[in-house]
Amino acid sequence: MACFSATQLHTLLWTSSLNRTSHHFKPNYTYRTPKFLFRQKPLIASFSTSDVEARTETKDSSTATLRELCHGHVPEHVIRRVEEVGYVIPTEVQLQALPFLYSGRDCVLHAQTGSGKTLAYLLQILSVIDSQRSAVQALIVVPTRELGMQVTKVARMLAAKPSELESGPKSCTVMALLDGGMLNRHKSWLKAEPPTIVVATMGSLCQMLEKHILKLDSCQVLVVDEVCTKREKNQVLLSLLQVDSPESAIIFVSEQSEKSKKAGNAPPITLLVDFLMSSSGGFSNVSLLEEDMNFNKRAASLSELRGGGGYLLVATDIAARGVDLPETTHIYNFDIPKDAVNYLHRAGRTGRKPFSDKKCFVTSIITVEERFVLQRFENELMFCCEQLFF
Ligand SMILES: Nc1ncnc2c1ncn2[C@@H]1O[C@H](COP(=O)(O)OP(=O)(O)OP(=O)(O)O)[C@@H](O)[C@H]1O
Repeated sequence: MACFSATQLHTLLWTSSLNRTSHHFKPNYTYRTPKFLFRQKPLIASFSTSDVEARTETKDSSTATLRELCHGHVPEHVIRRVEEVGYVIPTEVQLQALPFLYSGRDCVLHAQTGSGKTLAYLLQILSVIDSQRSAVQALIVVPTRELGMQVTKVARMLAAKPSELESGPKSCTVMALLDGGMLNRHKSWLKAEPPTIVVATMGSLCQMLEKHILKLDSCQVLVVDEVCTKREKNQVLLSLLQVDSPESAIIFVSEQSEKSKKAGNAPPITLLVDFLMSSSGGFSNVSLLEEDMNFNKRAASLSELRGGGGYLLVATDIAARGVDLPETTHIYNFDIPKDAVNYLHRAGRTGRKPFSDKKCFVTSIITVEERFVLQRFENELMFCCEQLFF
């Protein structure tokens, strides 16, 4: 999407949340306790000269209400609506972020899932848009249709007039431009009377932009909701390895897709190995096991691992079945497995010493969208993950 430079925009906002869940696989099911909260530095330095990370962990226990925070920024009827739907006291991220957001600075909101980031950025949008104007003034880009529907629902709820206010200013309109939707209807809507806020997935957004149906000349706020980049995952993995210091670990990465192969991209597994070896974590001896290695190379790699000492093996699902490396204490699902059976096979690469009392861990690094996938595995396999940090 090359239609913006940050200077054209009032505010550029990125939100992200990342979950890491972990569970004891064997020999017992006591869970490890959260160790630390991961916080990502802003990723948008090249976009903006005034990036701010909204910190979510603070000792300051301010008692400001949402009304006090929004006063002078958000129209009174919106504040009343916010209170009417039950938002009175700000959450921590709202308390921290709103003053920055109202100042018009670009911002990265990085906070735990469910901490109230959506309301924070919607309030900022409602503080700058002019609901009397029929033009797209705020664009929220979401990764999935489901998240888009949720955000649209909240935006429409806040945009509605408070019940005691029948007349008064026109409410702003919110369009959900989501993959799988009826784009023809949206085309007529956009042409006839553009909405004030558009919530869009990337595919639908690009279509509308390419056809010049969606115009963003009046757009003041761009929100990129749920940014979870590969780089962020890499950093989380690095932090985990540094904190856990596993004696011997296997990191599972998904296989490269045919599409990515055809596009000539480097395999994800190679990229991760390169990242680990070039990182400051001191992982100079990372082994690799994947389909594309011939049989002899694979056998050599495995016998080297069995040879003694600790190891850090980065592997695709080829290592999930039949590979017996009894020293493995930690499994990391860098990419979530395809299904519960694969999860089980991966997890089963650890806890393979019948009489050992060493604790073994299976840790999955997942995005918010993947939480329900993991939940499915939990239900199917009857185990319970603990969320460790975000
Ligand atoms: N100030 C508030 N007071 C009461 N409830 C709130 C407040 N802010 C948000 N909520 C509620 O908290 C829940 C989570 O909020 P929200 O979806 O905005 O979190 P989020 O940080 O955007 O989560 P995710 O990262 O999963 O998208 C919602 O049910 C929302 O209605």
